[in-house]
Amino acid sequence: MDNNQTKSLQAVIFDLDGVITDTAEYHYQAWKAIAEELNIPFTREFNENLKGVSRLDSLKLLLSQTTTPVHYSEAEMNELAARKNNLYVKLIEKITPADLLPGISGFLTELREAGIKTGIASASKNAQTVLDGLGVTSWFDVIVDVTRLKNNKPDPEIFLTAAAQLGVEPAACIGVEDAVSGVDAIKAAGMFAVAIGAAEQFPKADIVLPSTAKLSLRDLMEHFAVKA
Ligand SMILES: O=P(O)(O)OC[C@H]1O[C@@H](O)[C@H](O)[C@@H](O)[C@@H]1O
Ligand SMILES: [Mg+2]
Repeated sequence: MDNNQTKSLQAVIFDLDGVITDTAEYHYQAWKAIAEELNIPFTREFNENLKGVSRLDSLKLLLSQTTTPVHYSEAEMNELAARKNNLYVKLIEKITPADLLPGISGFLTELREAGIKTGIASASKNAQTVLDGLGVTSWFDVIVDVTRLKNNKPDPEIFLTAAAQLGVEPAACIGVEDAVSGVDAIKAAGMFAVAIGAAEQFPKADIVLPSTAKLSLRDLMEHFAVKA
């Protein structure tokens, strides 16, 4: 590997849900249960809009799908959001290291061996529980505390905070995401964006990979060097 390329990339900042582990599926299942209770149609296609979006904003999007609008007070909204979270927390109780998505363990090992810093930029208040279940907390140099942030993705604040805490310039970072709002946040932060999913979903990403199994430091370095 070329030395200049190694120098130009200094950090990789990961989303958590749907990138490190498949908790995006658990968020889907929990929201689906709430939607069914409220008689609101809820498809996997619509669920794509909720990825990366905060709990309360996800609920607002879900409620906007109803054909017969109902007014919910703030207390009722908070209660619905708490119910969704209780369902989600039950699902993540069972997470073990076997739930790491394919290729993640090897990719993080490659990054550490290359001296590239790593961070987590997750919108989830449950991020620490998930990372602990996976047994990977110590693999990351920084885990951004979402409760201290003012703005949600697609605002770049979470990725800029991760870069600042890692002590690297945004232009020297790659961000990895499975959500459109997350890719928008990475690009707004001035970083190189790797999306995981279907190419047509992510027109703004610098690279789209069909699966985390395709994450390779050597390949990313080449693409990163071209863009830098
Ligand atoms: O409700 P939590 O666990 O705080 O998570 C907030 C958001 O976290 C993001 O990582 C997920 O993609 C969203 O689906 C979720 O709504
Ligand atoms: Mg995600």
